[in-house]
Amino acid sequence: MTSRAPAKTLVLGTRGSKLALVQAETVAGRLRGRGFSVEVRPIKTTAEERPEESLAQIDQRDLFTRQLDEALLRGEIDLAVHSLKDIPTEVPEGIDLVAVPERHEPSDVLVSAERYTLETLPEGALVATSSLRRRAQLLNRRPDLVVVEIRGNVDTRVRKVIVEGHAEAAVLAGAGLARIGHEAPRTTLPHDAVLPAVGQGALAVAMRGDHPLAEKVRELLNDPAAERATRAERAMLGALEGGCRVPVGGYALAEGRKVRLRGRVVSIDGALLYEAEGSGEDPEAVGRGVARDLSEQGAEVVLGEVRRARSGA
Ligand SMILES: NCc1[nH]cc(CCC(=O)O)c1CC(=O)O
Repeated sequence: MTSRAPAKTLVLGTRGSKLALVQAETVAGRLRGRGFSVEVRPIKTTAEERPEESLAQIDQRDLFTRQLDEALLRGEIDLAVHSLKDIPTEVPEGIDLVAVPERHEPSDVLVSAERYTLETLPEGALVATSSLRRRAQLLNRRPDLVVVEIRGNVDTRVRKVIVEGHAEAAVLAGAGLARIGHEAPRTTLPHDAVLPAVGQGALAVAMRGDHPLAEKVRELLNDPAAERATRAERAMLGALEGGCRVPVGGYALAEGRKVRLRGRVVSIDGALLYEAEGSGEDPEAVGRGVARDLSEQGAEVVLGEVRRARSGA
């Protein structure tokens, strides 16, 4: 049976950055291809309202999602499209992540006019990133580097480094650059050196669980392999009580019935690095198992320090 095109226009909420809009339009395009009428509506989140502050210091876990969650719960938008790595491991009551569409390769990249790699960066070079996870892993490999803060959307960060010489290089997600078609000179940071953030490279579609089209949207947009892999990563992060702002990396791949996960916790100065791997059929169990292994190795000490630093102690 072929379904009629629904009469109602779906309102799709998104952040307003170029990257967010490209991602939102990709999802909107797929829904339109299935007969839906979709209006893309940009909504400001805390991250845009406080552009100068260090993200690691803003004491709000849902700084990329709160206003979109509120719009969903009030029924002002039907769905929200996010970068999965920006979504806290606990989503608000009443909201479901109904789909994780196909994932982009999640590696971080080093952006520099000279196409430096982690090996060829000059002694003592300035590298720009606001991510504790990136800072910690860079310093683990190259303790001589000087890591400096950088804020702004993808274009701004690239310009600060390539045009303004704010630093020798910046670290960004390759997926973000690829999605906006940015040609910035870059080299890929191998996972052995810099393990990506949990959920990096993946999108997620959030809806109210009671929305009449929740199941339909899931059916149209979900990629089961991407969903299973990112479930394992997020279960690990949740068990470590991390957010996107702790020095935790994780990457999982779903192959056949199994999910294989590699997780890492690094102290902010880069001196201590804990790594664990796990595999199994239940993504959440794999994630919790890797988290337990990391904790037993001593990673809890590092995470405790990060939490105390954030609370101002
Ligand atoms: N926090 C910002 C953010 N959220 C998602 C991405 C990149 C795209 C992705 O990981 O899917 C970025 C920018 C970056 O880390 O360079």
